[in-house]
Amino acid sequence: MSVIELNGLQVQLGGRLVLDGLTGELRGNAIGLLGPNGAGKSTLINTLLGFHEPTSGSARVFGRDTRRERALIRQSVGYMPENDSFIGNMTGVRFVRYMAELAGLPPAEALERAHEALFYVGLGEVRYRKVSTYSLGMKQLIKLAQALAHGPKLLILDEPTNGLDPMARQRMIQTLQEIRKEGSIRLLISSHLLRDIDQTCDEVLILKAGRVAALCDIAEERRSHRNFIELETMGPTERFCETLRGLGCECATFAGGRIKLVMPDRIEPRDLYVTASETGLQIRRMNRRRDSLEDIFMRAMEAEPARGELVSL
Ligand SMILES: Nc1ncnc2c1ncn2[C@@H]1O[C@H](COP(=O)(O)OP(=O)(O)OP(=O)(O)O)[C@@H](O)[C@H]1O
Repeated sequence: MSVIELNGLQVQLGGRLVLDGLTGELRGNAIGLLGPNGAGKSTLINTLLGFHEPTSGSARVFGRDTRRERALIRQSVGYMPENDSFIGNMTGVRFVRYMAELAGLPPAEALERAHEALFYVGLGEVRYRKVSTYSLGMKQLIKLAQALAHGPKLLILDEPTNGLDPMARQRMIQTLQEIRKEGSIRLLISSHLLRDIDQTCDEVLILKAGRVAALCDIAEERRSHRNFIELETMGPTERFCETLRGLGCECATFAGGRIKLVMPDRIEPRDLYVTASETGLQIRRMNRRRDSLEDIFMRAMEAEPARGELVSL
């Protein structure tokens, strides 16, 4: 089932075209929204939530049009905004209950769900404290709790690890990983941090200057690049490559003793050293391919995305 569908989506703000013809279909359990500052990530989220009207084209969430079916979309979506917007005098539980009521739950159910959501994110013990006394990390967590309380089908998170120290960041990432694994809630996570997206998402939409720079299945990319290795060698490469091909590797040789390999899962780097020693080749350097999401991102940033089209990476 498609989570988000964009069809030539254009959004103009203050006389400026901020989203310029986005097209694509996102189906992942956890979708990353990446892009440099000003790329249009928050604008896209606000459009999905119905805060901005498309100037032309359309956006759909679970098949529902953001222009015409705004209320239905909001019922099924939990939103964790980037900026803090609390009523500081409320206790944690009162605030989350209030947000759940605004999302449509009756008061008694909202209260029950507020307790559950606060325990789930790890704020159970401080739920009767005023929100204004919470640390930055707790404030991020209560934003997550209020987004979860009404039982959404899609959780939209705008920069969820902003301002968190390494431990708090790791806890937030683990919670998002748990939500993904549990499987009943889809995630859309906006971030300018590749690492956050890499650790939590299986699909990514990369925006650049209001256009789609790339849309890809990270899990698939990871699988295909996992065992990509570059070697710098000295000595005869022919027998070495022949032996490796016999073991199921793809092997290409280049000038200066450079060899590129794609290895099947069962072959380990130490097997390369054994084969090299058996065939009289010296391996001087071995590089595993860089993080594939970083590769995808860098290529997307270098390419010039055409309006309404996807760049093939
Ligand atoms: N209300 C507005 N009126 C005019 N321009 C706007 C408005 N809101 C956003 N913009 C502009 O639209 C562009 C995209 O902004 P947006 O906040 O969507 O980017 P972003 O990718 O979320 O960036 P960041 O990572 O910095 O949060 C920016 O150049 C921004 O200045």
